[in-house]
Amino acid sequence: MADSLPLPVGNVIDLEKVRVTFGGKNKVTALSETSLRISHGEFVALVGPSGCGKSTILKLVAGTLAATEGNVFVAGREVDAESARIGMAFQNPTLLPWLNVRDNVMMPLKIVPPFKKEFSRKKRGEYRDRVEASLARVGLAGFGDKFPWQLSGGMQQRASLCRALIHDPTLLLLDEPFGALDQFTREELWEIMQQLWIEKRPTVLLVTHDLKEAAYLAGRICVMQARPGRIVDDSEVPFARPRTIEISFQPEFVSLTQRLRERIVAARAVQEDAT
Ligand SMILES: Nc1ncnc2c1ncn2[C@@H]1O[C@H](COP(=O)(O)OP(=O)(O)OP(=O)(O)O)[C@@H](O)[C@H]1O
Repeated sequence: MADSLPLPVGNVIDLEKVRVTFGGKNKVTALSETSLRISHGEFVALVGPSGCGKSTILKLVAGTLAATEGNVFVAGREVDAESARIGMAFQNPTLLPWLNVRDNVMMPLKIVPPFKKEFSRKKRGEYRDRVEASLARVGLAGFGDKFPWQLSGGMQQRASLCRALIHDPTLLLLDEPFGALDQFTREELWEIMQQLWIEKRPTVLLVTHDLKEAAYLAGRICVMQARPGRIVDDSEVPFARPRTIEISFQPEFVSLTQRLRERIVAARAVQEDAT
């Protein structure tokens, strides 16, 4: 099912020998000689010890940080704010407290082309229906009039996912969006995320510390190492979709997460030796 949607050929993300350094005298090399290609419709997870450069990669792709050396292409163009339609979700739901849930979710339709030019005309009709359908899709039917502070953390995160996807982004950047949730809410949202990905097939780049999450959601997992930050392992996740929580108890799944864990433990050891 997931493979049946026709997808454009080519890469959505193409990092070519990228280097990022911060600071003056006490320079930190956040990323060194990093190359990463992600094609249309892929779901890639970045994992690795703290400080290895995962968020730096997300910022490069989002266009909020410039590479010190190397090239960053998004959707075939050198990265800039207009180069691709991007959706983002973070560990903190970042909903605007003065707007109700409906208006929060509708925000990208107000500011992102081509939706924004018809916003005034469609905000009470087509766009509103689109938001209501999206809220219903994540179990928030009837919550559009509530304000963020009237929702639980898990409900706010569901609304954030709706906001990240409402404008059908080509590229979805997720920075630990399920990290602050309890295990059961997290697993429920993995299931929703997987279904949304199967239905719409955005290209997804997910940063996570949770190896089970990476192996459940991603088709490819890149392990990073710090000092300097780089990708040291890039492997396919072989499990068929749709995946269920039950597969996470199967020996192949457990051995994959164990192998990733060992890779990260080794990466941390190298990191500690370098300090
Ligand atoms: N603005 C900045 N100025 C100086 N150093 C920075 C800056 N941003 C990041 N760094 C450094 O770059 C390195 C990579 O940081 P980054 O946030 O990408 O790591 P990360 O893998 O996302 O970490 P975590 O898992 O803890 O979120 C770290 O050593 C960090 O201290």
